[in-house]
Amino acid sequence: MARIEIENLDKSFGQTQVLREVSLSIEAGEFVSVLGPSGCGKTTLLRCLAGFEHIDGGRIEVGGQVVSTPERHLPPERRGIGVVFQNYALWPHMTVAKNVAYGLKIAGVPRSERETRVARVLDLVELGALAQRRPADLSGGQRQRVALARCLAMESRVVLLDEPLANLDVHLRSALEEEFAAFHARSGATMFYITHDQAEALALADRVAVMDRGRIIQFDRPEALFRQPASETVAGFIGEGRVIEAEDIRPLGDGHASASLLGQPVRLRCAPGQRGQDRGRISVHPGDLQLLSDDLQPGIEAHVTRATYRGAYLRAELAAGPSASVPLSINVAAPSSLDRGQRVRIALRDGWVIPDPVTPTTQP
Ligand SMILES: Nc1ncnc2c1ncn2[C@@H]1O[C@H](COP(=O)(O)OP(=O)(O)OP(=O)(O)O)[C@@H](O)[C@H]1O
Repeated sequence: MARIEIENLDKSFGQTQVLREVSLSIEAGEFVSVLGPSGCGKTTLLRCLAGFEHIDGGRIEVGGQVVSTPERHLPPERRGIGVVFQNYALWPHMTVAKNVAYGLKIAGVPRSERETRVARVLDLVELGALAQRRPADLSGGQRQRVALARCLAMESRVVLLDEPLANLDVHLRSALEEEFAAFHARSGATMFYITHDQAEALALADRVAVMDRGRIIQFDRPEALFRQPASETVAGFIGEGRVIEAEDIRPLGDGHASASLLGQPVRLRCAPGQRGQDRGRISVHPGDLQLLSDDLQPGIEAHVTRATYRGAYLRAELAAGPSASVPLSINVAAPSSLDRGQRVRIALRDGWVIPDPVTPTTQP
């Protein structure tokens, strides 16, 4: 395992700047996901770290060794980094065992040790029985496990994964999520996992770096991204969050603030440095809202614009406020029914005041 330090990394292709002042400090043995929309620069960041791209500015250190600056570039094979690609990058003409052994052979590991290591790692990923098959005769999940076995065999101190589950069906995805977690526990490797699927990122990672247009906009624990998003972009991106406007936000000094939402008094969480605001943006998740059954309780008036059956609960989209201009989502425990057009009253049980840019954001 090895610590990764990325400092002020810049990368352009021609006139297009793809990475802008990217800085990340990743602990040795940490599992970090990089999450962001298509085209935001995730793969480019991974390729810079792996050594497949030269960088234009900043520096990258792995395990205390400088591996990239604009003047210095350590080639990929000397970085001690394993990479698992979306398309597995297996040699089609080689058997599973030979695919796993190939890197060891290039590294000059003697044949007998190679064979012992390959047999051990194939057993670990439960592919021992398929050692003599070729990749074409394996399922997508089995191919992914061959790619992981290769990293285990090389004893990579850092493993980079580029959307490794993107081509797989939903059952295999959850089985392989467990596989990655087990691999991480077994190997102790520092993991750098790129995805545009937030559920995957939040489930697997110790910390998640959220990227947008070439920048890291928040690097935090999954629950902090969910509960204390540092910006509207993160709030709207994570956990089906809605960003809505509240009025008369007054910090109470205990990590909470009083505010008014659509004319109703509400209590919100806020950052320690939050200032009072006449108007501000807040982050609300479906689980933060409650349907009121009692007409006597004060609540926010809304009507249902859409209701979707989700198994254990019903998801309803609501329109609230004057001229039904505030969209909200709520989860209602099944069995219950809500129909389109139905009028409801709701209460806000939790919400987060999104810090304005001058308010310090939370970091672990
Ligand atoms: N070799 C290249 N030459 C020119 N432009 C490139 C090159 N590689 C990537 N880009 C551009 O850089 C931007 C970031 O691409 P990148 O593949 O890093 O994004 P991404 O976040 O991984 O996207 P996706 O999730 O779709 O894979 C895109 O606009 C892409 O077109």
